[in-house]
Amino acid sequence: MSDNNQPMTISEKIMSKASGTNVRAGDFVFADIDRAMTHDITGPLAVKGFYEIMENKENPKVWDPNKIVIIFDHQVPADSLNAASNHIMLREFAKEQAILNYDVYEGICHQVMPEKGHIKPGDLVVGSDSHTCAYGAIGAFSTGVGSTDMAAVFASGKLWFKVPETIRFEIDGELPDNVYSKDVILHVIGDVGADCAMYKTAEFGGSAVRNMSVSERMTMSNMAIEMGGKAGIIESDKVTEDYIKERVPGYKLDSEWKSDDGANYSEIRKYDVSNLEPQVACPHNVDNVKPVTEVEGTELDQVFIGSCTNGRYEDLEIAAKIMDGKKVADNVRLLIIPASRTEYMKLLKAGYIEQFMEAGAIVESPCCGPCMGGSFGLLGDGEVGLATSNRNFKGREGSPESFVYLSSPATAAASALTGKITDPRKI
Ligand SMILES: CC(C)[C@H](C(=O)O)[C@@H](O)C(=O)O
Ligand code: SF4
Repeated sequence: MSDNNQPMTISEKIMSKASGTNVRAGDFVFADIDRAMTHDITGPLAVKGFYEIMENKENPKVWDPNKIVIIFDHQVPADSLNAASNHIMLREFAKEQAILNYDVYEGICHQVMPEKGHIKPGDLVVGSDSHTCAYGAIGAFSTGVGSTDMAAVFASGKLWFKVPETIRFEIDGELPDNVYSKDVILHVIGDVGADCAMYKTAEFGGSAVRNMSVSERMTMSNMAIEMGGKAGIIESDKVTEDYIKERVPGYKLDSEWKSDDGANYSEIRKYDVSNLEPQVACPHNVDNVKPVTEVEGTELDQVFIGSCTNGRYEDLEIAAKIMDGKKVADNVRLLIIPASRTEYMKLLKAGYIEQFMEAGAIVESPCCGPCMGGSFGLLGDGEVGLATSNRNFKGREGSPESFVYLSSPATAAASALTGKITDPRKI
């Protein structure tokens, strides 16, 4: 609670800490950044901007090389000469500035950041990628910024913000079998629409969220931007602490980083997910969500299980268990892309990679893959794909004449077996 004993939201607490003042939603702050992440697509422009704004042209220095993380994930291994040049530029920048945290081919930025212990509850994090909101799953205020804002952060370690209002999503109930956090977040987005949380924090709580692992929570926070959210925050607890402890030995949660009772929310929305069905977002908008039973039977050309939303060990384990040694349907291509090297290794050791290969899947090394129509796995004219990623806009996975549906890994795996959208509860 603040000095003047007024209840605060998590966002207000983090913004107060980061700016050294006692602030409330609507206030403007100039805040200290705890971590800044950039990647191979947006990084080059940030670097260019950094050189442009630095007064010291001879020997420009970033504010703190230890707080900057550079990740190669969207176009890896380099899929074009342009990508190769971008990679060279970022490697040279990292070396020149002594930025040690630059990961070549470790995996997708939003997986690598929490996985490598870069994120702590109470942190203020920016990334030049819209799904940076994912780290809210561990109680950080994290948000996407443009490359020019990132240039300013490289130079000064600071950025201005308007402290956002918060919408609280109170999600209770026990999830039924074959229904997962992806179904919950798709259901919520379908309910509230793509612009419900514009410049607001979406705060997810309630018994269903408390019972989720960090991986499941990341799926929720990751998609806060798909309802317009500036951030997607989940209060930190023992689950969060244990997750970080595995990565940062000796870590102890300093404070709970939760909203106070009586905090000022712009809105509280309540859900009971005890009877939720598996959900599917239909072309061409993430908020065009239907229960799987309404779209079952839709013929597919490709199923993609991966991305920063659902490419973790837990996600692929769910898929492997549903596939249970069966073969991918003849009419469909199944692409499996683990979100990081670490997750890939865990899957390898558990025998799941072998199982996917035997089932006829194409298993690729960690990267964004076809998620945003990148390097490979694109859909052609008229083709229909089902993906576990977070966006299904026109042309997102390739041709503007293709169609992308979004679902959980369970629904995606069940559908890969039949070649059409399939209710995982029926497999
Ligand atoms: C390339 C990057 C700018 C983009 C984003 O910001 O989200 C991408 O990651 C995406 O998912 O569309
Ligand atoms: S996996 Fe997709 S959503 Fe995530 S960062 Fe990569 S392109 Fe963006």
